[in-house]
Amino acid sequence: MQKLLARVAQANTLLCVGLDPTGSDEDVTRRLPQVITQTAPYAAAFKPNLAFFLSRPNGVQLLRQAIASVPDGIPVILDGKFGDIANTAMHYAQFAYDELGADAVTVNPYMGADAVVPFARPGKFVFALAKTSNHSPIQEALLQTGQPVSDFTAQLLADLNTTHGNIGLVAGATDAAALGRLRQLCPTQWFLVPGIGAQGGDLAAVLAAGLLADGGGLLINASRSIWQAEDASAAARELMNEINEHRAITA
Ligand SMILES: O=C(O)c1cc(=O)[nH]c(=O)n1[C@@H]1O[C@H](COP(=O)(O)O)[C@@H](O)[C@H]1O
Repeated sequence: MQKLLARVAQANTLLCVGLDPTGSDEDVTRRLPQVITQTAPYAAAFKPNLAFFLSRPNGVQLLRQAIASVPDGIPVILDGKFGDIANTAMHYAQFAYDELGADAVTVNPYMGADAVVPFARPGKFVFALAKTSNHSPIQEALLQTGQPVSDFTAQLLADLNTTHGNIGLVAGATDAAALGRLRQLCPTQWFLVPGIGAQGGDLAAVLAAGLLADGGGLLINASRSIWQAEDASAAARELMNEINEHRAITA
């Protein structure tokens, strides 16, 4: 979190550059370091999605190199949506942190705190799925209390953060009202917000619903809309600027 806060302040950006590389193995090997270099000035963080690497020969090696090539000071969130518990989760954590050098991970908290805590190592950070950008009948189901499961999850994550201090939430940009409810339940935690760009999330509504009073608290992710842009640098810069314009209005 310290690394993220320092980066956000230094580069004045909330943009998370998603790395979901598509194309031939040759293209990706060539283009990945270029996209990282071109977008780094605008990146508060990078978020490589593990699936896009595991699906290639030498994908783990490619991912390791990509993470190593991220400039110092920019945090890397390994998007693995890890979901297992206890000692198995610990092995995933070793993979993400020790093998690859990631600063943070995404985690699926469906199995409960046991699926989250092994990743909450001191000096590292966990973004746990609370309300994802797709339509999920499970997350939207109402408990007997009338509370949606996503809100219940957010409350659990707020409690876990009270103990551990390094737990944030994933809240999709496609449902700004739900994101606003999560902000009420988790008034200080950072949210990773995917769903802007290719998935059509409403940036202005998301920022209005989720920004903290200090203009932080949200990491706005875009993957395809940057990777597939003819000029990745311009796509990242424009989105960063758009976010900052709304930040200026909202703050
Ligand atoms: O955890 C995530 O990053 C994530 C959560 C979610 O609810 N929705 C979601 O799209 N994501 C990821 O965010 C990225 C979105 O990519 P684009 O839609 O191309 O910007 C992908 O890597 C998704 O796996």
